[in-house]
Amino acid sequence: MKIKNFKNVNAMFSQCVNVIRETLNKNTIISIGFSGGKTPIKLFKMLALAPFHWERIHIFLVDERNVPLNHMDSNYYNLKINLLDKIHIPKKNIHHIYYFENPKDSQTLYEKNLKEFFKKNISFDIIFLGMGSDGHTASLFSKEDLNKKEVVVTTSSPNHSHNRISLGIDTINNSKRNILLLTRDKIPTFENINSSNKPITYVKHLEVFIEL
Ligand SMILES: O=C1O[C@H](COP(=O)(O)O)[C@@H](O)[C@H](O)[C@H]1O
Repeated sequence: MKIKNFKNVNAMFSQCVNVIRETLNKNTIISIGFSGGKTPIKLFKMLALAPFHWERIHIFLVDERNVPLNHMDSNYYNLKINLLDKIHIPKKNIHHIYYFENPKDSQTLYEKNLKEFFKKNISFDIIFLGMGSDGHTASLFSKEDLNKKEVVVTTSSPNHSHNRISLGIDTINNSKRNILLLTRDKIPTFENINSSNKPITYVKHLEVFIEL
């Protein structure tokens, strides 16, 4: 695990913008998976101002809540209003998780879309992960979720709202870079992480960006 400390969220998210820029410098087309929740919202706002060739960037979601796409809790909705609506990006570059009443249908379609895009090897260039204060990451909450072998999984937790659709742990671990974004409030959870077997500890080659 590599850890990088930042004096504030602006510095942390500026580094994320740099990481994307560097990845673009080395590749014609890149794939990025964004997590949901509150943490990445400021990053989305910063990215909305970045002078990228967005037609070279394919955007995916790491996880989604099983709610309509215009629901305030939808991860796609937050990505859309804070980033997608503000940039010029071809529609075909946006790979969100579709809403169906039955989350299994969302899972099937997302898995199909991932396989169509990546072909045999589903390997994101960058995944930006978050972590809940209970140590979950993406929408992987339990040991049972971590044992699921599918590319995309459906999950739920008594402590979290909505059924979920999430990249499976093997899909996350096959990413070229997994960057965990931790705001200051998550430091206490993170400090105890090594002695726990919380979902975040199952992510391989993790780079941790921490707001100190
Ligand atoms: O439910 C979720 O929680 C985590 C953390 O969310 P945050 O609001 O504390 O940033 C998030 O990374 C995950 O993608 C999300 O759906």
